[in-house]
Amino acid sequence: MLKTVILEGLAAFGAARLLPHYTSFSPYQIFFLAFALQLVGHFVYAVLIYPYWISPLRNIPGPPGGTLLYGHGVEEIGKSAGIIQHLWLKNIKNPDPNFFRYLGFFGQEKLVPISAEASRLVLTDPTFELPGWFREGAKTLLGDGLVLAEGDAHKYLRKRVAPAFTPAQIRHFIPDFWNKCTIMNQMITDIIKSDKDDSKDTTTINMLDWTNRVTFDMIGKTAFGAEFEGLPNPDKGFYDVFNRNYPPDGFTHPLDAICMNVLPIFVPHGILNYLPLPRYQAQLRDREVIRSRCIELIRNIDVSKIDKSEGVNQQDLLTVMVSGGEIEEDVMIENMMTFIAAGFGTNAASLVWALHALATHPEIQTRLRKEIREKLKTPDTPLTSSLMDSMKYLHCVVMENTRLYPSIPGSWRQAMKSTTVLGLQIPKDTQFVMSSYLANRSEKNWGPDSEEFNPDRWAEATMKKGVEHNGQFLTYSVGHKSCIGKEYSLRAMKSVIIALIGTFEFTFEGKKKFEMEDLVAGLTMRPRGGLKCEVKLASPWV
Ligand code: HEM
Repeated sequence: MLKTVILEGLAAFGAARLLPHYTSFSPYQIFFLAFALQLVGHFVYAVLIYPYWISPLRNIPGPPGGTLLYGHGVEEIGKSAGIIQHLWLKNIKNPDPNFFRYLGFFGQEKLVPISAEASRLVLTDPTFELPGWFREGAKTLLGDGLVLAEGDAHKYLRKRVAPAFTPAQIRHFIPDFWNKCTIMNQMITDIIKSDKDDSKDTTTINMLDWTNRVTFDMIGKTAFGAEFEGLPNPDKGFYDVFNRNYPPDGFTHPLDAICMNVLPIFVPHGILNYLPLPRYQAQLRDREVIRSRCIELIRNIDVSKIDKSEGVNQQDLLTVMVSGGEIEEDVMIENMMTFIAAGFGTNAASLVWALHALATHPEIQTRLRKEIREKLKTPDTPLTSSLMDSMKYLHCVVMENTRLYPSIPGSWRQAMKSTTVLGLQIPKDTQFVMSSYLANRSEKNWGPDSEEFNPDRWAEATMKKGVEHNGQFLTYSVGHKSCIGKEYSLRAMKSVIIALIGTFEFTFEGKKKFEMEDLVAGLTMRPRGGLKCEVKLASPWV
């Protein structure tokens, strides 16, 4: 574009100088005319010609509807990425087996992998990276850490961060997880006991509030060795910072909703952050609050007290990273921000879906409680990794929940150069929407009951090997950018479910299946307003 503009300028001045008898326009007028014509030409080509007549992707079927100028762009606004694509696929008459294509604003082509193989190939090929617009926008609160890193920077970071996420290290955190669960259980028990409403034998509790607070405190303890105090002090301090940036109802003020859901589509964050928009300015201030807290925690570590002997698991992720050396302080700060943001909202959302599934499938809840109580003899028994691993049905419930309700239902990729996937020519810059929601609910991947909550499909005897890596199950993604916190996440969620289902009985009187409009727009799939469950103490443990 810049080259063409320079050429236009030179041509305009040349024409006015060399051919003065043929034009009465000044060089500036010729230049602006040429520039305007170029813009119109570019627009007509990009929006009306290329996607329909020239693109190698033009024959791939896509969802019906959309408009000439905006494609399906307007329908996407304010919706969780990944979910709407799953709904669209149902309306495509003769879909290609591997991809469907749709257009976004002004002719932008987007591909959605359908088959497990297509998903796996895109996710495991470093040609496809997170798009720049996403990396720029997400780093404010997510931290400019491992999640957003690509290429060599990613390889370098992943290698240095990996020791903090070994299975042995994560098993070491179970007492900390359990401790937070015990505090949560006591607080919920107190609420139930102090409920004076005699008209029903249950207490209505918004469980998203509790799953958020408990997972927040877990990440504080296990990532930093710190007390984040989400459970005892949710209204002040650190928890509040996250609560106002990931509000349970989404951004309800129209200006905030426009700022978060619409403007980023057209205006880069690098510019938005400098505009006097209260939502963006608040986000920047909160970023500083989170950063300062991370700096304080990092500088508080007494390196001389770290036991660096081989095989010794540290008390928290930060100490593991510090003891490994070689990571500059700023990189460490951004990564610790990443661990907080990536590591608690995802787990909290997933847990709330698990409670919904269990509350609406009482027979599964009862079977799970039976297993928990058989293995953990009393609620005061310390939870260990071997006890947790002995709960086979719990594992099935957790896996089935993360399959049906992946808390990150979609993510993005962009082709950094022209390439081919499964014989399809992919032009440079093509955008991909990777939908774990779609893959995880695909009938082809999971059979005719793919949309049902059926934990038994994960039973060791029947589960096909490899589903967690071959593109059929994408909750934690696959390949070099897959979730490094998967083991952490599964163990943390299991601890909370053991605590809650072991002690309480949950029912839910709202919808059995949530519609698109019941979900909060954003990266993490959450029910709007949280999940108000009916809770009571289950029959005595022993
Ligand atoms: C239910 C819980 C979780 C889900 C569904 C989840 C999902 C994901 C997904 C889908 C990705 C890949 C994103 C992409 O490439 O576009 C990812 C990456 C990542 N997750 Fe998780 N995650 C969860 C919990 C956690 C936890 C607990 C932590 C840390 C304590 C964590 C840390 C990370 C990090 C650091 C990455 C980037 C990995 C890399 O690029 O090398 N996640 N996660």
